Amino acid sequence: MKILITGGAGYIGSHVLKQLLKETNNEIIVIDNLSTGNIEILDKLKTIRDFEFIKIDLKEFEEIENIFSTNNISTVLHFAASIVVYESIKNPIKYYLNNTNNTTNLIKCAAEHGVKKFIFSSTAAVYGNPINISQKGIEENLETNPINPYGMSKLMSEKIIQDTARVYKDLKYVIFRYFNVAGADIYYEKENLKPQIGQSFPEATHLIKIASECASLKRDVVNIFGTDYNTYDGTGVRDYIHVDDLADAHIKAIDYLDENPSDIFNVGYGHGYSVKEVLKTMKKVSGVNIKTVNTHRREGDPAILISNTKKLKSKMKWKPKYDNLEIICFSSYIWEKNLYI
Ligand SMILES: NC(=O)c1ccc[n+]([C@@H]2O[C@H](COP(=O)([O-])OP(=O)(O)OC[C@H]3O[C@@H](n4cnc5c(N)ncnc54)[C@H](O)[C@@H]3O)[C@@H](O)[C@H]2O)c1
Ligand SMILES: O=c1ccn([C@@H]2O[C@H](COP(=O)(O)OP(=O)(O)O[C@H]3O[C@H](CO)[C@@H](O)[C@H](O)[C@H]3O)[C@@H](O)[C@H]2O)c(=O)[nH]1
Repeated sequence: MKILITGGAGYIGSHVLKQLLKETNNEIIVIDNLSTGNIEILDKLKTIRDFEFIKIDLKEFEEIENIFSTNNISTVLHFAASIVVYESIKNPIKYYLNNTNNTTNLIKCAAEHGVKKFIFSSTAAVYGNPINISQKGIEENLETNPINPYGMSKLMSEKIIQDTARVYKDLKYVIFRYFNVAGADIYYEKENLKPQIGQSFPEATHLIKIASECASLKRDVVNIFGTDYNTYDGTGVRDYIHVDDLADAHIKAIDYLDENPSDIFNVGYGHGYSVKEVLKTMKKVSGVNIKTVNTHRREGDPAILISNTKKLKSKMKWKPKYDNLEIICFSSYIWEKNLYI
């Protein structure tokens, strides 16, 4: 029985792939169109053990179907997507096609070819801009109300997966709503942190990636998008989770579905940091002064997103190891500093 990973050459998919290669014996097929993914990362991971890589776009429905009919796929981990919130506002059709349409075809193939487990990368963006969240953070049963096409494209995908699984009784799903994923592979060589993989797409827009580029002297300034939010220092607050802890939740989800029903889980740490706190931490761990420019809010950005992850911890026995902003920033910085040098 094989595991199919879509978007396995991307940032999160490659970290999950690494853990699967190290911790399981399953045969793995990675599919990716390399639009933001990195083939060199796949080559590195092949040194752990071999897996099949097929360069293909998910929109090639017939060829995707053919992959299912010629392989005995039991589990699908679906990461491939377009992921930039503000781009989704400018180009919503790209997001509905790449995220919602392609997920619809993928779940159709999975259901019709007897796939048992479907693990889907959703997002905190499905919650929109929740204003009345308690100190407990956002729980999974909070009303969903996306405020941008990216969040809506993922919420629609969630519904399509749920509706399909209602009909195809053998197909179970885990929907993970990730909060802000950051950091790079925790891998120590002679006691020095030396990530083997990390976020390598040069046009990435994430705050910690951009701050790492600045600390690595590849970029001059970090723009702070909005200083007038209703938060303790006026800047946006997010729940940053280390990518290896997120990857671990995926490994747990595969076994979880053997004995448990389909479900939706938040993945975060349950506390948030402001943009200013992130930049201060990056400065501390890198020792580099990071220049900032205060600018206007970025369209589509909510003020605060903080998870409640009690459900994931209690049901899947998930225990995060890197719940520490300094570790997240340092691993991201070390990766960035050594990237393409
Ligand atoms: N990074 C975050 O903070 C975050 C937060 C919430 C949810 N997510 C979700 O996690 C998933 C992975 O995100 P990421 O940060 O690794 O992004 P990424 O851009 O690094 O990875 C996406 C991968 O999918 C591939 N891909 C995209 N469209 C494709 C298509 N049509 N056919 C084949 N391959 C395609 C890309 O080449 C890339 O390798 C996405 O579904 C994203 O929505 C990410
Ligand atoms: O150069 C920058 C980049 C970001 N920010 C701010 O930093 C925070 C985090 O932004 P970013 O790292 O771009 O992440 P989000 O826009 O929160 O979106 C990420 O996190 C979401 C889940 O919370 C996912 O759904 C998305 O895919 C993922 O890109 C926000 O307040 C931004 O306004 C800046 O001030 N300057």
